[in-house]
Amino acid sequence: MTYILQTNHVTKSIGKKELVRDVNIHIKKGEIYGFLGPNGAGKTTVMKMITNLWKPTEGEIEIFGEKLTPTSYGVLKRMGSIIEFPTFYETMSGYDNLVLHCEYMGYHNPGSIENALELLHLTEAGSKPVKSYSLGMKQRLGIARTILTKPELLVLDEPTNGLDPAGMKQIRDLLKMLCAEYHITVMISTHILSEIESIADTIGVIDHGKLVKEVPMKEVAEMNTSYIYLEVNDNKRASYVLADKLELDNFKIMDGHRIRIYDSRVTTQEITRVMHDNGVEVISIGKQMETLEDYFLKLTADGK
Ligand SMILES: Nc1ncnc2c1ncn2[C@@H]1O[C@H](COP(=O)(O)OP(=O)(O)OP(=O)(O)O)[C@@H](O)[C@H]1O
Repeated sequence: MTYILQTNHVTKSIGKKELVRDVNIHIKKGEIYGFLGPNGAGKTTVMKMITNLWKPTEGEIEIFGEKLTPTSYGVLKRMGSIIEFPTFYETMSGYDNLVLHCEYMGYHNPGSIENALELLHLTEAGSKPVKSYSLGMKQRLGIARTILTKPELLVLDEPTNGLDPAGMKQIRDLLKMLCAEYHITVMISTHILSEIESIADTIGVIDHGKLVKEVPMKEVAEMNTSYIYLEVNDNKRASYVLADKLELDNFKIMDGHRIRIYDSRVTTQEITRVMHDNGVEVISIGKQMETLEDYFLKLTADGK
């Protein structure tokens, strides 16, 4: 399998501090890769190395089949990125900022600025100075700037920061459209699962500087299993009842007095009855789906 972007055993240290360690990312052409991790996990660090802002301390990065070096200008021209917050000339209009970017990139394509502004719903605002923009508008202008030169790969570091739910949805729809119509590959980082759940083809989970898992979304969706949650007054006795009286082995004791039972053969009524018969008080019981959120939390908890 060849990848459009691949990091091979990438480590970054600053002074004595190791920011990320042995990161191996694999991104296929045309996919949306969700780069997921809690604050401080190392997402920006990895993306800074991918966009050549930082050099890895160890390991190497391959993009479009080429090894990234400090002079990989050809590779960088084929990419668009937003790392942390996009910055602009605040007194200039949004439109003029984009003109400047095109000049800087040596890119001339009539209508492309108007087109990008329209896609990000900034046509009217385009003539106004950037200093009058809200945070969300600046984020959208940042995305307009990255797609302006028709890049093959977009690297977006938390691009929905500061956007309201409607703004987030606009960005999701736009990214989906870019992938479907222009076969652009997108790497997008976030610490909010629901932002990428519906659009990502693959997710890479990073925690404490380590890539904990790379997994196709399809697989995660299949892993979404249902379970029975059970809250009781006596955890120990309840697990004895589950194991010895109901002969179940696929259950997990959570924190407090809660238990999850992953077994479709047993009903909530039966559990309630047997618990009662054995002197365990059932406080609450019901059926639940294990969500992507649960899956993600489990991964980051195990990765520590
Ligand atoms: N220039 C730096 N010097 C030293 N440590 C740094 C530097 N930049 C980031 N770090 C540390 O490296 C770790 C990873 O930070 P990074 O910004 O990559 O995480 P992140 O996943 O992008 O988090 P966030 O979502 O909060 O931006 C953090 O502990 C951070 O404090």
